[in-house]
Amino acid sequence: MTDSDKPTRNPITQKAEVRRQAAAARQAAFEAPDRGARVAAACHAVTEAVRAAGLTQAVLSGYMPMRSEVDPLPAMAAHRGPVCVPVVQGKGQPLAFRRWTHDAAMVAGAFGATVPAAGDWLRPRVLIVPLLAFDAQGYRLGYGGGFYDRTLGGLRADGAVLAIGLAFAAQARAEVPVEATDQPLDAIATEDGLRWFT
Ligand SMILES: Nc1nc2c(c(=O)[nH]1)N(C=O)[C@@H](CNc1ccc(C(=O)N[C@@H](CCC(=O)O)C(=O)O)cc1)CN2
Ligand SMILES: Nc1ncnc2c1ncn2[C@@H]1O[C@H](COP(=O)(O)OP(=O)(O)OP(=O)(O)O)[C@@H](O)[C@H]1O
Repeated sequence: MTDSDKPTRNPITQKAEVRRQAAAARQAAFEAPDRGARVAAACHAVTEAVRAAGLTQAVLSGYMPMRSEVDPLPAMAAHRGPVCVPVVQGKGQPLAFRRWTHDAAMVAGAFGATVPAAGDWLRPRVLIVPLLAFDAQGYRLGYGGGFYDRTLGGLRADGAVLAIGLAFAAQARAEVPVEATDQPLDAIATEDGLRWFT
């Protein structure tokens, strides 16, 4: 390895570059025609995963979309069990999850997210996970807070959870840089359908 290779072999340095490329690829997918149909198909794949896992009545976490994320609302609305969304408690902390309903009062939370103004704190059994990029092994890249890694690590240490990434197909990459703390997805839902990782 030459000295000039070293910085790019550091996964944290690589992630910053992949994040820039992935944000542009997702934005292009978001702006392309037929977004509505692609979002509907991706959300349908989430619902299919929940049904296949026998978790139709379980607590499901969605999210309030930001930037060019796939809007998970159709999957949240279709769910028969309780639905919650993530709330940032602080830097370096796992996410908390607050009950969400269609008519819940929402307020601006930390890191640009919209969160419920009130409501019960729930432990999700199924999580719809937002992302910038995902790879063939089920690893994902988010905005760099490490929030989902900490959260999934904590939840998995405590019991089973099903983590379903929701993305446009254009967000796929052969590989994303991986650190020891990265928590892989169990499945990915896109407009091309559902894919389980083994
Ligand atoms: N819709 C949605 N809600 C979510 C998440 C998410 O990814 N999507 N989160 C998932 O964690 C949490 C919010 N996490 C966030 C973490 C960082 C940034 C952010 O703006 N980061 C800067 C880079 C900061 C840096 O490099 O230090 C950026 O992207 O410009 C935004 C949200 C909770 N709610
Ligand atoms: N469980 C953990 N314990 C301690 N540090 C962690 C943990 N998970 C992640 N981190 C740290 O947080 C940093 C950011 O994580 P990473 O780049 O994976 O975020 P991300 O997956 O893009 O963001 P997010 O999960 O919020 O969408 C990592 O460099 C890592 O050092």
